[in-house]
Amino acid sequence: MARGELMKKLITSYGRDDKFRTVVEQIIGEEERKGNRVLAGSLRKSLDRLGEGSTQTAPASKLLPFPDEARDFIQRVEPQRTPAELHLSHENKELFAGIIREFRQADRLHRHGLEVRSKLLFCGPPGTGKTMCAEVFAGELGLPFFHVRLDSLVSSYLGETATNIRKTFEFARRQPCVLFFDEFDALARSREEPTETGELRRVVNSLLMFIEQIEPGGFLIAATNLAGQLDQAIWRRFDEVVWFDLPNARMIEAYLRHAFRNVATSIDPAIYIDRLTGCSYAELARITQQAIKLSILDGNTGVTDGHLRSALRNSERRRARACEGGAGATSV
Ligand SMILES: Nc1ncnc2c1ncn2[C@@H]1O[C@H](COP(=O)(O)OP(=O)(O)OP(=O)(O)O)[C@@H](O)[C@H]1O
Repeated sequence: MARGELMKKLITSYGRDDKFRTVVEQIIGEEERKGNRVLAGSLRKSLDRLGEGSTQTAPASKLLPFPDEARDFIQRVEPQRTPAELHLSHENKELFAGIIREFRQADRLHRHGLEVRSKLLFCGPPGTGKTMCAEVFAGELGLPFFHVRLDSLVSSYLGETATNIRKTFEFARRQPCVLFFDEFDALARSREEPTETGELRRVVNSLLMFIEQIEPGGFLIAATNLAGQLDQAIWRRFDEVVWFDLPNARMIEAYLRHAFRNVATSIDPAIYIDRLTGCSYAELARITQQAIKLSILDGNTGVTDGHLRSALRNSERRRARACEGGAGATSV
């Protein structure tokens, strides 16, 4: 959005805490997008400090506290990763660029009676970057990131769950943020459970109703490894579905080059592609970090084929034993 437009919005939001905060978040997002990370960081700090130690009635409140009852299942996470660290397919890069564009020009769309896509479902095997992507996405937009552990939310507070869900959604409506629901399939499972007729089913249905009705100030993102377990009633509540896949040959090679970009190495990534096919990004991360560690322990020799092969053997051993034990190959 043009700077002048933002300034106008900032001024007209005077005295309206939520609006003011949203506009400042947009300004921070603009600065981050332009690569002005230091300025963006300092603006964020100022925003977080607003009202601290002041006796005046500050026009903006600090980040809204989430409900006390929710602390056991919602955690605020400070995004640490950058887009450069996240490996995404070309298709997903385009998809996210489009969603970010809509968010940044939301007013323009609203003026035409159109909504931005703000409820996203991430599907894909473990370790393919669903959580990391949600975090990076929040960081890019300058929105606080909240991780909701859905299994805890749904199962541990029966009796109070409905209230907790309502409070969580009320929070997401007032506080522009990325609210990330992990293991969303837990919800589908509870819904399908044939023996479950009582409260749990009601709780799950009320959660779905909230998802349907909410117009979040930021984004609601749900992630699942088991897309097949979600029924149509769940799919249709999301504005967009994003698929995360295991890396293909090209992505494996690109990952290795990126992972070893800051270390001396003579490794040719291309020759490891076959052995690494079927690995998730999480496994690639573990293998490459292990290889780097071995090179340091050997006296900073640089990463050699020997280091990488040793890390690979260890990963294959772990995967084989986990498969025997019944764990999914990519979840180890
Ligand atoms: N696309 C990716 N690009 C770069 N690194 C990745 C990617 N996906 C995963 N990783 C690495 O693996 C780690 C775990 O990934 P993440 O938790 O995002 O996976 P996930 O898909 O959410 O898994 P789960 O379904 O088990 O929750 C990340 O912290 C990162 O180090």
